[in-house]
Amino acid sequence: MRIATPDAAAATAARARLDGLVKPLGSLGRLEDLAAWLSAAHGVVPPRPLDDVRVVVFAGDHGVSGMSAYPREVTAAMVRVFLAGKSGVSVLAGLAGAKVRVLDIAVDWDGADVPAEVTAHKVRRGSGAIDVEDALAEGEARTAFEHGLAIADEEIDGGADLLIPGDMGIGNTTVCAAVVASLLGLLPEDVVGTGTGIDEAGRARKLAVVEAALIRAGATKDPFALLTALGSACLAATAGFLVQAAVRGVPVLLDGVFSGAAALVAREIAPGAEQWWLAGHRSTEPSQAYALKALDLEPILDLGLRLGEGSGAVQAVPVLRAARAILADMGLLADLA
Ligand SMILES: Cc1cc2ncn([C@H]3O[C@H](COP(=O)(O)O)[C@@H](O)[C@H]3O)c2cc1C
Ligand SMILES: O=C(O)c1cccnc1
Repeated sequence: MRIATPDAAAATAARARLDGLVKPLGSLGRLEDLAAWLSAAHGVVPPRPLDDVRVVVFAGDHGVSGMSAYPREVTAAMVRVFLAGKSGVSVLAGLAGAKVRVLDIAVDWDGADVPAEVTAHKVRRGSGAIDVEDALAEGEARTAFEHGLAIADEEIDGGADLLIPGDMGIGNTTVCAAVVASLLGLLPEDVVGTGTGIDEAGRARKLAVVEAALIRAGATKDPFALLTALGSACLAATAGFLVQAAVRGVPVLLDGVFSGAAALVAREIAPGAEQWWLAGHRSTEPSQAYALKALDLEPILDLGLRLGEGSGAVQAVPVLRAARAILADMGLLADLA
């Protein structure tokens, strides 16, 4: 798996142009960093317009139960909401001119009719309860990862010039906490947050589950073994999606806690892939903060969001477009009368 190399010369040329724009040196702050980053990613100054932005929501159930403020059935119900264009990310993506695709990676439909348009990348029905069993069967982590590679290929071949991973899966913040703690050597207490809004008793249960999962899994640094023991089909597929974006040289805006955990695992599988990722926003979940710090990524927005779905990242799209616009359209200091 060969990661593409961002164009350092384009970044240097962007910096030179930014310094010559009609403004005090450095006065556009982080926008200037993003403009240089995007120039390196696109290999051209100014970077191409971000006209085709795509959110892919990886939907699936996560075996842990009672760790969320909402029941497991919400995952399947939400898939229909995404299809109807009524989810949080659907509405916010509409404002940003981004498309949303939802895929059933591991949803448990409990006998209900399954919408055929979401099943092309189905891996399994639900993932295992990580405190008592492996999340995935042998070989499944790699299968799910390969689905993620294929999903990224489909979007990129379709013309995407920016990708956003989204998530839908009740219980998935528990899995993220376990994965991030395992990879970074942290304690459950450090990484367990309140997810959808659990109370103190719920958080105590979540802490116990993460602790049991970490003990059960033992010390494993192999990313596929980790995905098998503590992850989920959705996490493995999202990791594949992130890696393939880097292989194809397409920039990614990471979203919240699920994106952060998937990105940490993806970097283990493909070191250097993180050069293609930006952090769209800061979530309130502690494991995301640890993941972003480990990846050396500074979130663009900090709005106190804790939804997931890609909802935070999609709101950073206008900021990236702004970064491009200053390079494309501002005048030069040298032309001042
Ligand atoms: C209606 C609804 C819509 C959502 N959209 C994203 N999530 C988010 O919340 C869940 C993770 O939090 P926890 O680990 O506490 O279950 C995931 O489904 C995530 O995508 C939602 C949750 C709900 C209830
Ligand atoms: O910030 C997130 O990504 C998040 C937080 C809580 C629940 N689901 C997602």
